[in-house]
Amino acid sequence: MLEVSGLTKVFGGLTAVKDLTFTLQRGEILSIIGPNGAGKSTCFKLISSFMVPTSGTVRFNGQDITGIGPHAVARKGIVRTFQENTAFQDMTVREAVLLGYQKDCKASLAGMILRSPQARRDDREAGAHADRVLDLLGMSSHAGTLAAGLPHGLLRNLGIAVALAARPQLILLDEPFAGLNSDETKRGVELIRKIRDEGITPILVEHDMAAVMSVSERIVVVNFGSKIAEGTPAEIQRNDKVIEAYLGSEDEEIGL
Ligand SMILES: Nc1ncnc2c1ncn2[C@@H]1O[C@H](COP(=O)(O)OP(=O)(O)OP(=O)(O)O)[C@@H](O)[C@H]1O
Repeated sequence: MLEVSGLTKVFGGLTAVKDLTFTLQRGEILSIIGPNGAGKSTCFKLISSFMVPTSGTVRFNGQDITGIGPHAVARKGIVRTFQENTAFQDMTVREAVLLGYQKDCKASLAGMILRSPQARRDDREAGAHADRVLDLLGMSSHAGTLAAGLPHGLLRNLGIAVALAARPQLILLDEPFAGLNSDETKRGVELIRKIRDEGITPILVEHDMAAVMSVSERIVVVNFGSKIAEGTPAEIQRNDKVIEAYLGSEDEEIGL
């Protein structure tokens, strides 16, 4: 479903992503890993069109989507989550999730203001969808809670819920386990499998190696912007280039 080909991003004298090529099949769980500064976040920004690449292409469902902009990419069915969720602080959990759904409303602006039957149908659909998403994330009991009052792990889940509300085909998860304790991480791994089972394909950028090895079906390893390895978790764990890249880095060990 996704083909990244020769993707390159240069910032001044620094090549953050260099000739990166990989593909993703619908329904597989792929992680992109690498030491700090390897170019993972930049890669996500290029796929989700928050940045335009210096060269290379991103194709989604056979269409070239390189640099078309984040809103256009979201309409095509790709959404990303952010490491920090500060955007929804003043809303309840359910309100924030409803916001993610808005792009699908069919009523006209006048219809929304005058509460036309179509606008009321939209509201009912949005509400039902928001409730399904909250149920999937195990957050139904927090629907009325203010986002600002959520503990860190649930705030992270809310970011995922808002992204899922847009009904994407592909979700880019930026460090979904950062700052979570081991129980929360275990639940996070289960959640990613559930998301995949719902027909939404996840890609992760993540530093928590134990979680990456447990959840991923395939892993792409980058170092200094270039892909140095690709394979199953077992293949990656015994790959010499990967072990070398992680030795002496501040990251957690690769899990050997
Ligand atoms: N907007 C920018 N302008 C200049 N340099 C940048 C910019 N964004 C990223 N970089 C540089 O590009 C390189 C790759 O950064 P990136 O954030 O993609 O790495 P990363 O693998 O996600 O790192 P981390 O794991 O620490 O989040 C780094 O050297 C970073 O300093």
